[in-house]
Amino acid sequence: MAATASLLRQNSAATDPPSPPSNITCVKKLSESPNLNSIPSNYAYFTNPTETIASDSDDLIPTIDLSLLTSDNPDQRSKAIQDLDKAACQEWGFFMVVNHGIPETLMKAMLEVTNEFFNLPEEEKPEFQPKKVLDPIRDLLLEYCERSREVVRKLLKGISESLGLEESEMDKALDLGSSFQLFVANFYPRCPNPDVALGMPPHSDHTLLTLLIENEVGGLQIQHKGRWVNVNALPNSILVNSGDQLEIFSNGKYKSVLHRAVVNNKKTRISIAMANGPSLDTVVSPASQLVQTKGCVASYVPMKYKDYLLSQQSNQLNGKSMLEQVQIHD
Ligand SMILES: O=C(O)CCC(=O)C(=O)O
Ligand SMILES: [Fe+2]
Repeated sequence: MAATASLLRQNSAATDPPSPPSNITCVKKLSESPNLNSIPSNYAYFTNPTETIASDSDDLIPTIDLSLLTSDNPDQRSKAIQDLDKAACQEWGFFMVVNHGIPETLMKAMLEVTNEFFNLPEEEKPEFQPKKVLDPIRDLLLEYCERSREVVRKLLKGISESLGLEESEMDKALDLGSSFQLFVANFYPRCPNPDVALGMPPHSDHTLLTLLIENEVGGLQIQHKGRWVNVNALPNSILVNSGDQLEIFSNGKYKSVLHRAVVNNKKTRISIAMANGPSLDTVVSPASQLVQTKGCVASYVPMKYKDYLLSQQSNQLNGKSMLEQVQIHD
């Protein structure tokens, strides 16, 4: 059986736990307070002054056509696997998926339902809000979860091959028949000082792959060759980033990508991140075939995914700090 849980975040711009004025219980309320011309100082996020500023992705970000990856035509399929390997997983750790088969109407409905949830009166939210990260998600979202899972399994079959393994190897080694999904809905209200605030600090995900959709308002930035790159998603595409479990399984060949969310002063942004991991009980380690070759050693210590997830979720998001705990440095 597959497992799914949900997490609903009203994202603040703070790097430390915020302590807003006592009558303000969430950042959405704060953003709605009358005459808010600047953010309280505890929400300010100061970026490293030496950091290279973001550039626009234009059409640089790799696009994977899922219909080619699953095509019966061997040439088309092997070209798609090559693109997954080089551009998508090695160079970027990030890509857009088109022709993914998830109906546009379903993606739109998901974003609408999420918007409705965040706009509920505060006192009505607890009824829908999961108490803990592992609580089961409501039935309403199951179709989207199922469809995303299918997309992820197809991508991971391709990635298994791009690592030089059998198509089904990842599925078996990581028990993907019982894979864990975490549905994360993010709400970023308009912010009067977008230059000194962040919606979500730089982090990598605990996942194998995370699928992300948004309400046509950009804000995701990924780190590429030392620079922050703005992601401009193609209409109806799904954004995919590689996570820590993929980095571990591939023994560092496919690095998890650092990403963050910026805010703006014009429109509220909603994003839905579907985090996809192995089964919770899988002890994830570098694929044995990748470390058996002469001269290759495992660069990560094995860890049960459930322990990794809980540990990462119980701390503030902070770069790749969780991954560093399992990394073996020579
Ligand atoms: O909202 C976004 O664009 C990023 C969300 C994200 O990185 C996450 O939920 O892990
Ligand atoms: Fe993330």
